[in-house]
Amino acid sequence: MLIAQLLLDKESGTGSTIIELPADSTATLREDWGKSTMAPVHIGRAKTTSSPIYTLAEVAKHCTREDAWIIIDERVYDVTRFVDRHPGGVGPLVNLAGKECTDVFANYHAARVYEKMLPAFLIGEMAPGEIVVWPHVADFRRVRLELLRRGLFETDMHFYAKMAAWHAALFLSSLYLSLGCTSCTAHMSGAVLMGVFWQQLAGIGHDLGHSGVTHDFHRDHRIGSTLSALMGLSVGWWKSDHNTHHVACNAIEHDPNIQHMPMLAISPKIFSRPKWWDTYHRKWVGMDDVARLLVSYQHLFFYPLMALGRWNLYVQGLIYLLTQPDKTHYPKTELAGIAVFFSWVFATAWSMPTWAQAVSWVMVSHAVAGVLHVQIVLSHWSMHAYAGRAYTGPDDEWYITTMRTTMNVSTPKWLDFVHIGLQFQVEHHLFPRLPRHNLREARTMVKEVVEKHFPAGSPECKRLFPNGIAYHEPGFFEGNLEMWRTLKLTALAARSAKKGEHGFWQSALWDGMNCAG
Ligand code: HEM
Repeated sequence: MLIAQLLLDKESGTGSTIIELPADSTATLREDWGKSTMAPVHIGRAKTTSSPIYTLAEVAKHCTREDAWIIIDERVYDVTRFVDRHPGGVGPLVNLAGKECTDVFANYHAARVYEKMLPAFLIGEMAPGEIVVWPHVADFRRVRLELLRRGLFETDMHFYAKMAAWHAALFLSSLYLSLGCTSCTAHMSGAVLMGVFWQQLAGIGHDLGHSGVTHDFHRDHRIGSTLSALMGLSVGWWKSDHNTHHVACNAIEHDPNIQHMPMLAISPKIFSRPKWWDTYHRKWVGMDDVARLLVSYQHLFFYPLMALGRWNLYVQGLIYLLTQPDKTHYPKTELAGIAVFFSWVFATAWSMPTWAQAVSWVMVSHAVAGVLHVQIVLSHWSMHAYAGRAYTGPDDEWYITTMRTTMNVSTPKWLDFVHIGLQFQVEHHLFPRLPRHNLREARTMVKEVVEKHFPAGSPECKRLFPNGIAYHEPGFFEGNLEMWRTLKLTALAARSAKKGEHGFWQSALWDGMNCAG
């Protein structure tokens, strides 16, 4: 239906901007500052007979930080000298080095990046016939074009005006109950509201972190960094960690969002080898007695641990800002914001009449905000995890890898605000710059393409996807149960795991306890 609509019904659409699809293959629709714009597919040197021609195998040899080539729209770019300057961090580029990147690049970058930056790195063309566009990839690309045609990358600022009012109401009510009232019940209610405020604010931070609000990398970053005064988190740290997570989702050695040894492991594959090199944190990881003990009981302490998860984010953010291991923007703003945050949080706690209430206020607010951590990991932890790198062929190209490693959470529309956009994780991973309020509309289109190419229970679907389901969308509680079962199975496997050489003593946890970095 969608395909027919794309081909026949060019006038339909629900966004404010309806644009004609390009008539020829030399032009396409791209997004710039959130607006849909027609752009040439290729910018820079025209194809000539003397232009160097490469094969996939040749490009694949240039797959490291020191030697990084990528393929976009059948052209080859040597981005080695750009890796350390990349605004999206080192992780995304290194994880895609040596690969075909047309789709991932299209979904993370505005038209202006194609026009103003990419041509400087062009070194050649792909040999004819090397790049195959598989049928499902062609349909996913049509979905992107349709989103652009409907103008859905454009942010509806009314949505964020309402969000601002909602957040202000939460924050001020919390302060009123915590500071302006005298009863313990009022103080604890204030703590709960503060936790809800932080959980909700993380949704705004997430949108800004993906440049999905104003669609201006620096403006969104500056707003996010300033908000650190209200949330205490570093957007710069988050962007570095999260961008890497997006492009290397559930990759054991590369995705920081599943690297929680010695506390947690989401798959026995994580400790099936004595040790492995964690490319994000740049350290060896493996099993030792401490890790084996902790992981063996992870299903029992997972939820209580999530209630404390926010403290870990503070520590990670501070270590990141002080050591700046990746391309970092606005560190001074964030450090100042974090200082302001801790000042008002502890001043509020200090104002409580007793120590017990002060400690309870801090713990309750942080525990409530801990729901966020469950929401974050829910979309990936029970899905496929893999060793090595993806994007090597038709079975693990960009779209299939995203569907295998990511799931949605089914929820009625009126509860969308609770899930802060994380319930449409599949669409968000496919189209990270799409504003949160348009993800539900994208979901309809994505589901249609998935059901067309990978119908549930079909042999192809069973071969490629866990449990034979390509588009996984359980409810919140069902999803939690699946995740908890995954943690439990992994815990049981850990009890018989062989001891390796690296674990607790090389872990970020041990470093943190020793204030390393
Ligand atoms: C295929 C490899 C690449 C991947 C996976 C990738 C991924 C990303 C990601 C995840 C972001 C963060 C977006 C955000 O924080 O809003 C980003 C930003 C950015 N990237 Fe890349 N990138 C790649 C290659 C490149 C190349 C080759 C260039 C330039 C020639 C480039 C230029 C930029 C710029 C300018 C931004 C800032 C966002 C903006 O101004 O729109 N990237 N990239």
